[in-house]
Amino acid sequence: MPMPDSEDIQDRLIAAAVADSQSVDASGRSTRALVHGVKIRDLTLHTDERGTVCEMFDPRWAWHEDPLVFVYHFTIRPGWVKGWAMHQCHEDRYCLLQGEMKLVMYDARPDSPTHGQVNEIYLSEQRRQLVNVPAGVWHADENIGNKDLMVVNFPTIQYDHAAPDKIRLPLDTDLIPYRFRDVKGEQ
Ligand SMILES: Cc1cn([C@H]2C[C@H](O)[C@@H](COP(=O)(O)OP(=O)(O)O[C@H]3O[C@@H](C)C(=O)[C@@H](O)[C@H]3O)O2)c(=O)[nH]c1=O
Repeated sequence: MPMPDSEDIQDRLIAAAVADSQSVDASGRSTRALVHGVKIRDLTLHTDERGTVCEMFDPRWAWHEDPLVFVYHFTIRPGWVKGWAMHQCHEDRYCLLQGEMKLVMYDARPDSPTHGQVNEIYLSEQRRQLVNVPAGVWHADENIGNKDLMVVNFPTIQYDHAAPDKIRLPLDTDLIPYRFRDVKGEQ
């Protein structure tokens, strides 16, 4: 017969514990609420004995209404964060090719149904996806892996070298309710 206090300990542990809530549906799609306008699309990696093929963007997918007009890639070194950044006139459209990234978005758009919301979106070479960052949404990209991460970005406008559509805030700004820990970034 177990001692009454051993049952009491288990009861107290269960009472103090937090139950898991749903995070994905049966198809593996995230059920978390996304910042308004963010769309994530899984990509297919075709593999055979010679190597791989992965389609990255096809207007026929109807994933994003804007055409392909400009492409570049950027990297982030391990332990670094790029951001906070915000584009007032265009969207970013990311496809991560290498590494692991935490993409943090903060929606301060006054008329957004998700005004005030923060999203942490994890992108990995283990599950290639497209994700867009709507115009007006603050974002910062953290390399959470142990090698350079590489992202191909298909912004919805061409880069204006004379007047880039980009404004920045220091990573430790108090104006955004999010803190990165133990990282290097733009101060
Ligand atoms: C984005 C971009 C930058 N550049 C030049 C400008 C500058 O001299 C150098 C580095 O630019 P940046 O400091 O803007 O690069 P970076 O901070 O890596 O920019 C990227 O950051 C991540 C977080 C994003 O969200 C992207 O939209 C993009 O802004 O590259 C181009 O020539 N063409 C481009 O399309």
